[in-house]
Amino acid sequence: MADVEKHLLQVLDRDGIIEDSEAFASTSGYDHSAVVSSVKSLQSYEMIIAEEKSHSRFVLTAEGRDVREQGSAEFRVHGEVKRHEGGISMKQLQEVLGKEVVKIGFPPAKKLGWVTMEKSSSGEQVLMCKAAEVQDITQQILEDIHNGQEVSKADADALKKRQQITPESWRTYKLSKGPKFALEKKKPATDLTHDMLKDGSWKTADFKAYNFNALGLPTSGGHLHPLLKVRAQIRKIFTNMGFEEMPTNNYVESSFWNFDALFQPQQHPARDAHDTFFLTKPASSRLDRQPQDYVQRVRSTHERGGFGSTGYGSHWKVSEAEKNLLRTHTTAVSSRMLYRLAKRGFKPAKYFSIDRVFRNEAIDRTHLAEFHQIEGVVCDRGLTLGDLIGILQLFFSRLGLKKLRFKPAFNPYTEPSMEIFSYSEQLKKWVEVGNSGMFRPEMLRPMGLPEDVNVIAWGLGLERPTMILYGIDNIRDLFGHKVSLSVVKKNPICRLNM
Ligand SMILES: N[C@@H](Cc1ccccc1)C(=O)O
Repeated sequence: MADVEKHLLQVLDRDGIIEDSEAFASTSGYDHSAVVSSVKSLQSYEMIIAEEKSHSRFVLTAEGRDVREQGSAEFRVHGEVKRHEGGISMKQLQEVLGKEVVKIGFPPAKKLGWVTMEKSSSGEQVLMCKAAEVQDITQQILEDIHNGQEVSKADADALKKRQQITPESWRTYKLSKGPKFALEKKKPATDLTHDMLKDGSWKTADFKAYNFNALGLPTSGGHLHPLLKVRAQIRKIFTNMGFEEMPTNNYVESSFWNFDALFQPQQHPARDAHDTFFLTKPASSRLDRQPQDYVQRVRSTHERGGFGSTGYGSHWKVSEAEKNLLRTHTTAVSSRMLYRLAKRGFKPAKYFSIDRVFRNEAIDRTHLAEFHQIEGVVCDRGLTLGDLIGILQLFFSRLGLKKLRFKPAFNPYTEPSMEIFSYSEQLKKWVEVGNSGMFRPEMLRPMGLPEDVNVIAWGLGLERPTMILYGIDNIRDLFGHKVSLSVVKKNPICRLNM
């Protein structure tokens, strides 16, 4: 390679020009591809100027080479028939030349009047020769193409159709001296060094231009998972709105705090093992360790009602409330917090949480058995549904979801309840993003919260908005044991679409 480069520079120095890189390669005994790579390199150093020339020509295919060597099929059919003065049967001809050659060659040989089918003296159908001397035009044209001679378009088209030739294109270069021409390549400096500053050589040094399009090396660690980024963003929104984070560090809950405290009936289908992961060890927690007066008020509200409610009218079982489970929603954390708030003496409060919940669900591209919930709770005197809608509008618009719609819904612990829909600009449709409502008196009064205190709350998944924001269409790529590492490594540092 170095030889090619040196030689090329010497010839340019002597002649000032190299008309054609391919001719230069063949007279000097180099591979043209080696000359081309030297040309590219010298060009990038501005040492030479290369003018590109495109060429195209036809080359023989394997079949074309075969015909050039052995003659065309019709020529071979004629040759063989000619050797048999009394004629040759089709079968015999096929045995000598092969079925394929006869199949291709017989029709044109007949059409050209070289051979015919006749009855022999013995009454058999045979092929007879009709032309003493014939010329194999096809073979001659292929020979011309092989020797680099021009052929007519009609001939070339016919051979192309018969797949005996195929077009080939390539490039050569006309070369002349560039602005930085020299007999030897001088590597430009990439960095200003201490030595260059000391000896003054920086004044005349040639510096390599910066490549501003070069990408940095991908880093192997330190990537933030998209869920962590969205969580950080949501945490900031809540904090800016004056919310305080709830302690969510207990994945295991008793049914009491997950369901009963929320006035969810003990016969509710969500309390079935098909929907909830119950623990086998330890299977239960002792309810007598919980505040007894509160437990009694929960029991009587379930059984007999109160605060304008008739209750569920059935026996409330301690054993059901004692069952341990993996919390099915972060509202279990909210119920503990609200009880604590009532106990300490009510003061207006705003709480939020973002953490993991568990449901016994079949896993598919939109469902996981373990995922994250975002929950917001506001407690104050005299709150109304208008406050709930207003706060939700503010919260979701800060998240980038500006168009909201609400649909009446049902939750055992809220009344009224509303599903929250947001218009997704990406999907061009309304998407359910959460659930909300005002906690029922049957939940709040037994805790000891004053009668004029209302609590509004909402919950949403963390995964779904993250998938929309990062264009991920399979939840399993985002979270769980099949998480896609490239999703983690390649997600943008910041998003500009909010
Ligand atoms: N806990 C509900 C969400 C919710 C929270 C608070 C109030 C109303 C609804 C769920 O899991 O879907």
